[in-house]
Amino acid sequence: MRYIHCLNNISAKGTDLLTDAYELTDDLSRAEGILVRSAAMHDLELPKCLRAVARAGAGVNNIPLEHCSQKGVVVFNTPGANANAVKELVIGALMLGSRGIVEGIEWCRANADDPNIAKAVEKAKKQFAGREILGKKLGVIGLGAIGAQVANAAVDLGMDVYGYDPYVSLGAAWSMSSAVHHVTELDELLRTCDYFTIHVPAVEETIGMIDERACSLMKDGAVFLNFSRDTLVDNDAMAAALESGKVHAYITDFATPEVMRMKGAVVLPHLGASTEEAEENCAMMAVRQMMDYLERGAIVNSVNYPACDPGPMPEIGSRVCVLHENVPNMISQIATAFGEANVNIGNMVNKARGEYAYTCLDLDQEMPYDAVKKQLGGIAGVRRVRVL
Ligand SMILES: NC(=O)c1ccc[n+]([C@@H]2O[C@H](COP(=O)([O-])OP(=O)(O)OC[C@H]3O[C@@H](n4cnc5c(N)ncnc54)[C@H](O)[C@@H]3O)[C@@H](O)[C@H]2O)c1
Ligand SMILES: O=C(O)CC[C@@H](O)C(=O)O
Repeated sequence: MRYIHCLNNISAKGTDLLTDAYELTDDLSRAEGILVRSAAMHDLELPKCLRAVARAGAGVNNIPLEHCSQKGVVVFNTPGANANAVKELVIGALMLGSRGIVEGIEWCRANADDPNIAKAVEKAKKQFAGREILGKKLGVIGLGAIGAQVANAAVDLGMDVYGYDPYVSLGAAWSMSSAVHHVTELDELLRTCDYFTIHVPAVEETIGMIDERACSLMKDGAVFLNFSRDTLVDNDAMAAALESGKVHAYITDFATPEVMRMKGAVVLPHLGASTEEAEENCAMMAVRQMMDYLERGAIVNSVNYPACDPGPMPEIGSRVCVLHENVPNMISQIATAFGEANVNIGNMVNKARGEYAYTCLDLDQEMPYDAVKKQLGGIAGVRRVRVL
């Protein structure tokens, strides 16, 4: 039996895919797989038996990636599975940033008991009038699954769209409307646009990227949308920009005490990916990827180990999966361990990604378990050995 622990509510559409070979457990210490959404995992003690963490979502800043890599735990996410949900909310947020919708609703609620409200509205409404987005310039920072969809939708709404992403993937580039202007410098984008939306991961390079300097480059009255992560925006800088009017509206999906104190910030409770459809898509993708890894050793959409499809399981013999550092002499040491045990390797695939690599070997016989496994595990840089 393989035990799976859920750290968050995971849609039953996903967990229902688990076959009889799996059992959901409340006991983390037994888990071979963890399913997680936004739960913070940095302070969790991960069990020795853990093989995989599947994030039902895009952002993985809640997961101790380096620690998992060192322990030979493969971390997956579900790229694109919730992108449409976020895109739709971002389009809604563009409207919130353009028209006095929030303030107007608040005004109506505050005047709910006024018997003359219908007349009073006509006088009050000019303070909430706002402007149209048609023809305005939108800067999209990060053109991945979400950013590319937002850029296309904004083009369809008649906006003049500018995109910045120094690492844009070929797939995202192909998916984008040719009307999106490609900008190579963030500063240029910040100087050019009236509206901004940020869709980058929260990593060392991006944390705090919208700081005092970035805000100072924007046009007066800019609108800034943040549906990625709170840490991308420097709170003091944004608070000051809102105070001075440099930024007219800051709309964020991340409620923090700092942002709740900001004058004029519109704050949503991390709603971007919370539609039923997105939760189902993410859960199904996360569960399928985790099962494929646990059963067959296949890696798809991992954020810390290389993609690798070792093909169908061998009909006779074992599959041995070695997670290791991406350093010289690793493959020959692995092959030597089998050679010395007089075991023939029928098939082998090796993939590397950054500091880590993955080698899958199909043996022509059952794995001579203890001796060879011990030898493989003893090679400096080997992080985990699995026998399937
Ligand atoms: N609000 C929500 O509920 C919600 C839902 C899904 C995702 N998110 C957040 O949105 C982020 C983006 O999601 P996605 O699915 O589009 O991810 P993605 O990986 O498809 O796209 C991220 C893009 O950012 C780009 N990028 C990386 N560093 C950059 C930099 N310094 N400058 C500009 N671009 C840079 C990458 O090249 C990539 O194209 C996630 O990491 C997550 O934090 C939030
Ligand atoms: O799981 C969620 O509720 C939000 C997920 C979202 O922030 C993501 O990064 O995919």
